Amino acid sequence: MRYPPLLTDFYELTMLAGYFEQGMTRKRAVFDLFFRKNPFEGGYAVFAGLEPALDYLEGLAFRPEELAYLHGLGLFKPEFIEFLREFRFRGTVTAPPEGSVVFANEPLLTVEGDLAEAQFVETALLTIINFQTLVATKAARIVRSAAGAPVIEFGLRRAHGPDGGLSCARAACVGGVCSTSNVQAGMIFGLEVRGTHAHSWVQAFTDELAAFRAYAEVFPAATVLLVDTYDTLHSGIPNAITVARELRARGHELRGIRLDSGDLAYLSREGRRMFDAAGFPGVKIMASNELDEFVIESIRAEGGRIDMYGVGTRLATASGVGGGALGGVYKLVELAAMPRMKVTSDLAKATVPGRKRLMRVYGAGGEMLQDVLCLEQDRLTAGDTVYDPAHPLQRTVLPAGCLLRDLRRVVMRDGQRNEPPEPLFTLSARSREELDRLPPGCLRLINPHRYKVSLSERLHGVRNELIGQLHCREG
Ligand SMILES: Nc1ncnc2c1ncn2[C@@H]1O[C@H](COP(=O)(O)OP(=O)(O)OP(=O)(O)O)[C@@H](O)[C@H]1O
Ligand SMILES: O=P(O)(O)OC[C@H]1O[C@H](OP(=O)(O)OP(=O)(O)O)[C@H](O)[C@@H]1O
Ligand SMILES: O=C(O)c1cccnc1
Repeated sequence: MRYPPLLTDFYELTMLAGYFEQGMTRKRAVFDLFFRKNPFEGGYAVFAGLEPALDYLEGLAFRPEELAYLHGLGLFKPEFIEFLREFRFRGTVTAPPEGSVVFANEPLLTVEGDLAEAQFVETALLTIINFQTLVATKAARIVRSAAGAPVIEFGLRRAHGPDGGLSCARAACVGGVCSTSNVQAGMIFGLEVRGTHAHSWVQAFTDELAAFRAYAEVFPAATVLLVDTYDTLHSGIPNAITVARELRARGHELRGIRLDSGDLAYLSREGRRMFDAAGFPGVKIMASNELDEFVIESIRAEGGRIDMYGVGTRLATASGVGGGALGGVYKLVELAAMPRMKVTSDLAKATVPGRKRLMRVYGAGGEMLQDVLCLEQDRLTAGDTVYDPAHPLQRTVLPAGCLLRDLRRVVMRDGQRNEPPEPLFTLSARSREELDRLPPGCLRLINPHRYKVSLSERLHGVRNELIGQLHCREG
């Protein structure tokens, strides 16, 4: 997929023109992309958007018509427009595998390259990673609430525009959603496309039974009937049972029904009882109607008998407390081999300078214990003391017998991917497996346990030293 180079904020171009005039374009720069708060006030995030981000970086090149547009703005010198003609991304990107479970304040992408290219890609990387990570996280929360019942993404009509709908379908898949109603996403990303029918289908016929019969005639092997247009228990389900009998007489089984209003726990229990009593235990019950992780949890807690969930609005718009947008940022952490840092009076908001590695610490059973940021040359082992970046007096010792793994790897060198893109089902399997290794308290929807992301002793020291130097300079 091509992401045009003008998919950026104007200031990236003005800074680029400035670096060009100041002779600074070739200074080596390192940027970290990270977010400061887990979305949805949750205990984790699912990292998504890496492959599209790499597509963007690999394909970054200005077309003649894009250069002509910039020239027409009347602000940029012809030499700069000529510089843009050959402008490419030739840097290095380090990242966790897509679908990994990640946490606030961890560098997701680290981009290293000439200052010109590493700075310019900020906005596009943020728009890709922020949205997809947010939606993948929402999807994972919903999928875990559904406890094994498949979740279908129905969000296109309520998404933030056509491109939001497309990215949503992809990211939802990374978070574990099994299929989508978005046909374009099906074709582009190879996702399974699924659907039922609308209320208007029922309204288009003289009566509900006629509508159900007509649909079953066209799709005898794949019929899911929407039963709530008039009266779910007194009309919709009895009519669906009639059609199920007629289909069976023709050698087919009704696949399912969809409930789209009312008390979904109660209606699904009643529906299950009616289909079982009529000899159709295999008919699946799907629910939709403004579902999210909390509604699904509530339906299950009430003994609802839902076999699959269709989730649209609240997934595509990533709504809910702490949702709506992921505040990922892109910060300069090293320039010309010198660590850089943004200091604020709030230690939690101060960046962590320099090139770093992100280590994941596992217990003997493969369970995730905590993550540690360290210097590239650090060799962390069990017994090392690590520090809470926001509360340095809080420290922990890595337990005996723990295993350490470098979570990130170089995924792009000299502007070229190191490996071919991974299939989406690999990414969704990864997010599921990693979430199974998280301490269960981190998966809680409300007041989750805070997973530790610490600094190694040496990185903690470097950061303190830099804070001291910056204070001296300003004092
Ligand atoms: N058992 C349940 N537990 C928790 N929330 C539920 C349950 N059943 C349905 N809901 C949710 O309640 C919300 C509103 O449902 P409500 O019945 O008020 O609306 P509705 O059925 O769309 O109404 P109508 O279509 O008649 O205007 C929806 O978000 C739905 O997902
Ligand atoms: O509730 P969501 O999670 O957003 O899921 C998508 C919704 O979109 C459809 O409603 P709509 O009223 O647009 O059309 P319909 O006539 O097919 O119900 C569908 O019936 C769902 O209720
Ligand atoms: O196929 C469906 O049932 C569907 C598709 C999009 C939105 N709501 C429902």
